[in-house]
Amino acid sequence: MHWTPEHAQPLNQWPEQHLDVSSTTPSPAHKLELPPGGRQRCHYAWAHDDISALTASNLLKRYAEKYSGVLDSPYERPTLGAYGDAAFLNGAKGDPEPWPGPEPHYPLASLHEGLPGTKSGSGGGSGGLGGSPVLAGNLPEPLYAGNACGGPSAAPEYAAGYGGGYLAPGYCAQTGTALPPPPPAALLQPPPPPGYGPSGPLYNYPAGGYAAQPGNGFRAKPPGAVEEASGKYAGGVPLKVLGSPGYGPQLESFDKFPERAPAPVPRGAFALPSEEPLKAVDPGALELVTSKMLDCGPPVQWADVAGQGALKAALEEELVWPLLRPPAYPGSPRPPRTVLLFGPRGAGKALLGRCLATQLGASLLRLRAASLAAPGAAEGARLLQAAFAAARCRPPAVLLISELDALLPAREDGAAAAGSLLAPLLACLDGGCGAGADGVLVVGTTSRPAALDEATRRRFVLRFYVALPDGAARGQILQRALAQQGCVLSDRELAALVQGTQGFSGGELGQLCQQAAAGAGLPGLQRPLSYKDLEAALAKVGPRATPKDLDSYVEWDKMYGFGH
Ligand SMILES: Nc1ncnc2c1ncn2[C@@H]1O[C@H](COP(=O)(O)OP(=O)(O)OP(=O)(O)O)[C@@H](O)[C@H]1O
Ligand SMILES: [Mg+2]
Repeated sequence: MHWTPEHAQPLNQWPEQHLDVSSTTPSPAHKLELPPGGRQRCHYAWAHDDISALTASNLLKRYAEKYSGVLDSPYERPTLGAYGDAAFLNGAKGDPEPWPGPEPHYPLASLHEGLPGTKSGSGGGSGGLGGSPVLAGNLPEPLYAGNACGGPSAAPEYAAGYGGGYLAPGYCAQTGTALPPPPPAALLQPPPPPGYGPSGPLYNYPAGGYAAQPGNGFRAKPPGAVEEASGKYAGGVPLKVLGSPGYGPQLESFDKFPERAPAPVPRGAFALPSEEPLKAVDPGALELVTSKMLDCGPPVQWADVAGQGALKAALEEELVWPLLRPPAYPGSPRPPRTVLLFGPRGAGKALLGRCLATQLGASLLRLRAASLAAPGAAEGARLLQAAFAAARCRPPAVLLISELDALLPAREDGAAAAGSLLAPLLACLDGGCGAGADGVLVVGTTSRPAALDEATRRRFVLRFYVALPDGAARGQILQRALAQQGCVLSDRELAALVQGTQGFSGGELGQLCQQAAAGAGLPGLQRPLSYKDLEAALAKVGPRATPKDLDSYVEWDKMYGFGH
């Protein structure tokens, strides 16, 4: 500390420039701006000529500590006034007293000691961060408590709300001294369901369906899912297992399957039956419809549908998950209750409808629109209403109405519209027959989406294009169908067959195999089906959908489809 004559200048003559805190010696440029009248009471430490360098350095150290503590603290800072600047201004030499102030301060030394993972010692109590009254409401425990990584168990010091919603389970508290940084974006996403593994060559859906959310009442696995571990169409599955129990030669037709066990009534949003009583439903029709429509076929897992990866993902995300999961908060948008699947004949629309029922753990009621229209409008309307009511009586239920367009003659044609089932259909879709009830999903399918009038189209909230199977999917469908006939093709033959069946739907591929068997005189002939039989069948069975048809589906999808 050096005293130079310039220090003898009166304070009020010092020009206002800056305060050089690196030195305890004021420069002549230093000027103290003080309110009039307050000046004589104010003495800066360096204004005392008897201050020692050691004292000055101690002072600086303390100030630095104090303010670094203020700047470090992650919560709202008190105003500087709260830190006892009065004492600072009083210029008490050496300042041996604790910093006075209106509020008790958080001891700087224990600033991080309240955090889990640090040795709190005596500072881990109320003086530490965890015990801070400011933080008590903000830094909670659920994330860190009992973490699976064996992290420190000081979690209760955190209050609920601190990242409680976004840290993935298992996110470990860091043992460092600072609050953990926000988790990486990947952790903010819900974990993908099993089966979405990026490595799978196919879509690789989990064979057993998806686990129900706890408490929503949906079963963890739909009935019959046990055998699905063998995979069927799952990626990387050996070819011989493609003949699944559901489709294997030992099971000739879906009709022969024992009735599916009635679905338990789940408590989830999809399953809650509406309070509204069923009105004006003919009990006879209800009985008839239920017995005729209830599909008791084997469950259909995602892996049973060859190809269609993007569509399956979209159906699952847009439909299955929202229906299975309870609403996130009161007033959440209601999950969709109607979906339209459109595409060429035999593309797998009905198969996907059945799959949806399996995934939802729902009863499946199937209705062919053409058969409804046949007995006349009045009878058809009665049956249609009964079908919706039957679905509503068995929540959760999927009501699959195929060939929807058969119900809907062009609207411009007044006479036809009057005799059609359009009006009853719209009424039912609007909830008049229970379609709007919780626990009922209506799946409409059509190969003529352009025939749907606007009103009907709009009633189907989701509209998905079910395209023809690609080469890989055709290969799988063929292999399974041929395996049922005891036919195993070489890789080259199969590749040639896949090539030769471009534009075939899944249904047409099945017909091809049947035709090959019929042409070869099987099953009377005691030899396995050969490639030659299939080649011969190819001359008789061809794809029905023309390139023009396919273009029109794509166009309709662009205009009205949901895209996927
Ligand atoms: N992607 C697929 N994977 C496995 N099988 C399929 C697939 N697509 C169609 N099939 C089979 O083809 C046959 C016809 O399928 P489905 O009845 O679902 O077609 P669709 O689109 O409803 O036809 P339609 O328009 O005539 O009603 C069924 O046996 C079905 O199992
Ligand atoms: Mg169909």
